[in-house]
Amino acid sequence: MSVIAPTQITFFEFLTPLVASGQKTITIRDFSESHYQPGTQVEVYTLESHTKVCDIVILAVEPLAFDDINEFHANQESLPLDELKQLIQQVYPDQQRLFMISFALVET
Ligand SMILES: CC(=O)Nc1ccn([C@H]2C[C@H](O)[C@@H](CO)O2)c(=O)n1
Repeated sequence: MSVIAPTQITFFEFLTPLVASGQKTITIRDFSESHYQPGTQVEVYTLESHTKVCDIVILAVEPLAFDDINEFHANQESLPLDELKQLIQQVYPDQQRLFMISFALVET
């Protein structure tokens, strides 16, 4: 069964300045949020107030086990590694099977 590629993504509001400035270039999501299609343009909204922040282009979607998250991912997320892993555990408790979505900011 094919899934229609989403055209929107949400981030916690406190993370959106990192996305809009181009400092954050990946996000780690579970299977339900992994259906982004490389090459597509996606609108970024805040999770809390659904305010439009910017546009990004999806570069890649790759499987990533929780235990394999390391300093590389923390750098790309623009977050300290312990903070990133804690956040992911809060959002996706007990989920090993995750996906790394790489993206680039669309400059306006
Ligand atoms: C629904 C929704 O907005 N969910 C999420 C899930 C994750 N994030 C952030 C937290 C970390 O920086 C990375 C890794 O998951 O993505 C988020 O902002 N919103």
